[in-house]
Amino acid sequence: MKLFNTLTRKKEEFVSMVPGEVKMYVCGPTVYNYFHIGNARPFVVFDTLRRYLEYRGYKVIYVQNFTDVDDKIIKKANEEGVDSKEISERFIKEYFKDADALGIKRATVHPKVTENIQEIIEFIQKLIDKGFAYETQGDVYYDTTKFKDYGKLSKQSIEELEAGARIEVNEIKKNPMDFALWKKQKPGEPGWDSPWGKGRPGWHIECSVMSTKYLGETIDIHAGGQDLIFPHHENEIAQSEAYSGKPFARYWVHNGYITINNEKMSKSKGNFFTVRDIITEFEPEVVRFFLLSAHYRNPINFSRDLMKQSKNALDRLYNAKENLEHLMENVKVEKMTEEEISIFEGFKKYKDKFIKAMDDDLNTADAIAAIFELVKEINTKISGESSKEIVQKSYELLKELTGVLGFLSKEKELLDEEIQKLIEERQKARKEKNYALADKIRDDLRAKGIILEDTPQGVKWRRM
Ligand SMILES: Nc1ncnc2c1ncn2[C@@H]1O[C@H](COP(=O)(O)OP(=O)(O)OP(=O)(O)O)[C@@H](O)[C@H]1O
Ligand SMILES: [Zn+2]
Repeated sequence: MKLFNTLTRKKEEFVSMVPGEVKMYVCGPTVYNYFHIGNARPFVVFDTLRRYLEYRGYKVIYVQNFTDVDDKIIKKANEEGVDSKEISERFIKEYFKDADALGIKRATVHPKVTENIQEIIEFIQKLIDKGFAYETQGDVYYDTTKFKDYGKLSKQSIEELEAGARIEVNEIKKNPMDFALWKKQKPGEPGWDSPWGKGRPGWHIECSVMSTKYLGETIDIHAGGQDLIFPHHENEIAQSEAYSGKPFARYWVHNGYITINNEKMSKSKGNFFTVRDIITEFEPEVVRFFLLSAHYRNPINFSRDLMKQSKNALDRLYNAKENLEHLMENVKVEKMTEEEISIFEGFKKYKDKFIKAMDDDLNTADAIAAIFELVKEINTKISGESSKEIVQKSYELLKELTGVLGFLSKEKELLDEEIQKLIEERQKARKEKNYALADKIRDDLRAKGIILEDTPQGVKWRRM
């Protein structure tokens, strides 16, 4: 597979450090609000990269952090007159509700800053000991002039960066580009004991520390939105490479923006739609489809029209799936004919196309196009006359490819009478001592979210 590496500005063949295993870190949300569909883009895109790597046989160790110490969290906590922990814990819960709805798989680890303070302090201390950081008046800064590669990710020299930097009055830093690793506690702020007095970590240090702790000093892929290239990821490189003397991440992958009227959607500008709001109008999977409908490095301008187009496209996929499900129950012939064997070989062409698109820097737009070509073929070549085998195989192929993108996850809801009919079949199977069939019916129902309970009054059922 090829991935565009921001570090080299080239599409490069992806080769993992350890064969068959990928260590991947994605910068996670600052938890003080519901996330908007701009924020959702990296979560969905990199979840899809993970799913694709898994599909290709890799074991993926996936870390996505929660920034649960931050100015914006503190501000919100003070506005509400509560502890910052109350705010961050609340919005971590809300994050999972929306992320689950969007089909974003849980990371292997979701570490939080507040649970890694000791590790952060030790990391900073080592940077001080090695001469890359200095303490002044209870703050600790990273000395960017000591790191010779500073600017290598954003492709700017430190002179250029310094020329563009704002010079603030009362600056206690040695150099304009130096950034805070540790911030002295101010009134009304949370603080932890440290060798430099009570304070809290700066933003950038958390990712260096948590990435090292959970994935090691060098990782395969580090990902996030393109606004993180500078300064966040530049600073992460400076911290981690000064700390370990080793390359930090081998592939840096960044997604483009979701825009509104061609301006970046962002909380500070107020031009945003939260996922929580959008999913009152569109199914969560439509949002996911919308986010994957363009190549991840291109901007997408958000509009209701595009959302409607995504809805219609996704409906077509669901129709194809439901049509195959219906045929599976109703066709008469069991085995594939010779002709069908060659028809199915033809279908596999679209799987190759899908893989080729995904191998080309995760081109989900072309991968989706390949799925639609497959659906068109299925619709013309599969009918009530087909064999059960080819219907089944086509269904599995469709589910396989859409599953990589996280589509078609919704099972059709069973109607009450269908459930009742299956329960009667199960009772009959039990009477005939066909326990295998009875258990299968119960398990199938369970997979569709229907729970059976055997009670003295007979079998009762409920939806999960
Ligand atoms: N409009 C956008 N399009 C794509 N990605 C975005 C957009 N806005 C933020 N991101 C990404 O969302 C992720 C979550 O970041 P975070 O919670 O810190 O949001 P943020 O940068 O504070 O958002 P905002 O810019 O709205 O204030 C980051 O990877 C960030 O790059
Ligand atoms: Zn980060």
